[in-house]
Amino acid sequence: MSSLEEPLGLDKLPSMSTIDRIQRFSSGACRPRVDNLGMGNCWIEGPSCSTSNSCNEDDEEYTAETFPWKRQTRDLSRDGSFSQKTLTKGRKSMKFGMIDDSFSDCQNSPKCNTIDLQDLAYKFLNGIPKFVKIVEVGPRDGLQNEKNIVPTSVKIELIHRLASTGLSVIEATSFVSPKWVPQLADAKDVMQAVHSLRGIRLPVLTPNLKGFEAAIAAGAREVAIFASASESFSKSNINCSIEESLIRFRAVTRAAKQLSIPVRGYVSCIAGCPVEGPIPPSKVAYVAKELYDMGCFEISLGDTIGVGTPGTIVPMLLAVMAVVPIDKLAVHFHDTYGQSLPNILVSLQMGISTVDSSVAGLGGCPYAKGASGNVATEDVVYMLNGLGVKTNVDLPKLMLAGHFISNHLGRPSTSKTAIAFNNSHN
Ligand SMILES: CC(C)(COP(=O)([O-])OP(=O)([O-])OC[C@H]1O[C@@H](n2cnc3c(N)ncnc32)[C@H](O)[C@@H]1OP(=O)([O-])[O-])[C@@H](O)C(=O)NCCC(=O)NCCSC(=O)C[C@@](C)(O)CC(=O)[O-]
Repeated sequence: MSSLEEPLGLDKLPSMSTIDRIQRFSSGACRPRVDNLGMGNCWIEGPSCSTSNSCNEDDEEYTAETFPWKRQTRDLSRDGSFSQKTLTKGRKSMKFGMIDDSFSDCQNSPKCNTIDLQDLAYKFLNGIPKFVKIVEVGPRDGLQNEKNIVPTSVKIELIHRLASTGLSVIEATSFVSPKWVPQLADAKDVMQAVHSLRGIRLPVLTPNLKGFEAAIAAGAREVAIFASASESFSKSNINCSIEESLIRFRAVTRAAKQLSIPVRGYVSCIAGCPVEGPIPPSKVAYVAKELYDMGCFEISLGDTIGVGTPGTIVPMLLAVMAVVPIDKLAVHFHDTYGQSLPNILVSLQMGISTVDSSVAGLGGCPYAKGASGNVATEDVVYMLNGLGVKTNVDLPKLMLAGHFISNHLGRPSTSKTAIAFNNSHN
């Protein structure tokens, strides 16, 4: 694909050799194997299926009526408080939605046919990776949009708390213009305070060489560049066109290569833009490939305003997977319409194994009016625990970190898991 204007038709998708894993979506011919891995986790495996669930090629025509979300405003709900005492009290009895409960109940019932259940479970869960890397973006994406600037010491404490949960990647801050994002003007101080944390990667956002150099001087050992699939959003977010941004980012990736600094790439507005409305998958694929070709080790696909559903995420992923290897892709969902978890699930089913999320569901982009926070890390971990997918993240510790920052911000967490746990232990 060479041009932004050249749409990648769904009719071209079945020939994509890089998306073999999509074929695991379903097959009656596959033999399931259900392994109980202990601790209530269950993993379902089997050979690749011989048939694939292809996309509906009769794509619905997108109209303004189909997308009522254009230019809508934020509506945050409020909820009760959360205490360390209740978390500690309830910790022993937490089961975190493990898949084994329903299996064992059913297996003990004469009415249940275990083989059918295994077939069904295989059909729906095959293809999901055994391990998912979570990229925690709370300290950066989460705090960049806060009305009241969060003190540097709180940001540092949050990063330390998150690091203690077992998370392996925490996006720490952004080296962007303080005029554009005053909330993160203390990037240098934050980075200097956390860069020596052991066993954890702490990428930071760098929009240009100036930001890259400042990040490296402050001790950053990994950076992220952020392009957009929407021309309008590119202009409002980083004040340049998509093509101009790619030129800047090539300069950053060249400089990073010389210092052996890994660079992550973001593509924003992968499902929709607050100004332009729906964004064609071909544009997302184009920008993702450009970032990949310039040396990004991973491309995170951001639904900046949280309007995607599995119905739009699947074709978008298919288009991107045609040009970037699937193991180099991550998904980054904002939860504006409550679609993040289904979108993550479908992404996992397609073979994605890196998921961005934000503790307590913090977040939003200052240049994407109406966008709500990222999907809450607690909710992602809860779902993955339930699926028997390993993350190495300690959910109770994570909820304490979420409680810490929510307490500081003076509002309840938007994590459903944290809310449910709080309600059931008060
Ligand atoms: C890209 C620029 C800098 C262009 O901004 P500009 O105004 O076009 O840049 P400029 O080169 O004309 O410079 C203007 C001033 O900014 C300074 N400057 C220039 N660069 C830097 C820098 N790196 N660090 C610190 N200062 C900088 C520069 O030195 C100058 O200072 P002055 O001479 O006026 O005093 C600006 O638009 C910017 O900082 N934008 C960042 C916006 C942002 O951070 N948005 C949120 C993150 S993206 C996001 O949230 C989406 C994502 C990643 O989460 C995924 C998703 O959800 O989809």
